[in-house]
Amino acid sequence: MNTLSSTPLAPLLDQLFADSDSSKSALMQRMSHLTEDEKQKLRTSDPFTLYSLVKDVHLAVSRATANLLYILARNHGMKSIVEFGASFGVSTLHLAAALKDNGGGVLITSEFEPSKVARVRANIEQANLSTYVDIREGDALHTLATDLPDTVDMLFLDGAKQHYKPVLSLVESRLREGSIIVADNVNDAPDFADYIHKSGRFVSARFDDVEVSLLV
Ligand SMILES: C[S@@+](CC[C@H](N)C(=O)[O-])C[C@H]1O[C@@H](n2cnc3c(N)ncnc32)[C@H](O)[C@@H]1O
Repeated sequence: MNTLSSTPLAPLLDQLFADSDSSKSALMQRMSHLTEDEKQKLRTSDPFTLYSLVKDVHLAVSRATANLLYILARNHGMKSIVEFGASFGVSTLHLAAALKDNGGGVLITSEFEPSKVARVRANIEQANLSTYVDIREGDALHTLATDLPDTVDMLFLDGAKQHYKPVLSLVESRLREGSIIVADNVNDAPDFADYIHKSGRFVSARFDDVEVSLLV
């Protein structure tokens, strides 16, 4: 039996996906009361302000994207994964479960909102996956700038979209032939997409707004 479909992780994920849906509906409701000016101010605010305003919202990946992360990490026997943007831990839990089912490894994840760090830590403990996860609290542009493993098998990007390319720059020298990058909401990260497409180093495929790239 794999970790993803077993207790304690499976019921925890059901709960987190349900909570994620309700927090998204509540956010939509809140947004519908904003004036156009307020919406524009929000859109152009810096990531720290923006994400602290939505700190109670999961902003989790979809179940399909979460399963894709597990599939990719399992299928390629990944041992070393870096994640940008943990939130309450839906993607983190899928990646950590894949590492456990691969027989071990480390997931370095990052989150700058302290209340979310506490939540993701509790969720990882509840799922008995703490052995596989190194949570780095603070701005990923700093926390992922040091102490990375020599080789990173997989990079998952899901934090502030304008930071995708700078985060890739921190990790890129550690990627090997066969390493995979998954970027969620890539339509909002055009500079990252542009770099990936033009560098000549990657073969990429986009599924809706998720881009999967293989270093070749
Ligand atoms: C879309 S959510 C991540 C959802 C998560 N991957 C999941 O599936 O549940 C983005 C998260 O990234 C965090 N974040 C954004 N920019 C960051 C940065 N520069 N450093 C650390 N965390 C960041 C936000 O606080 C937010 O919780």
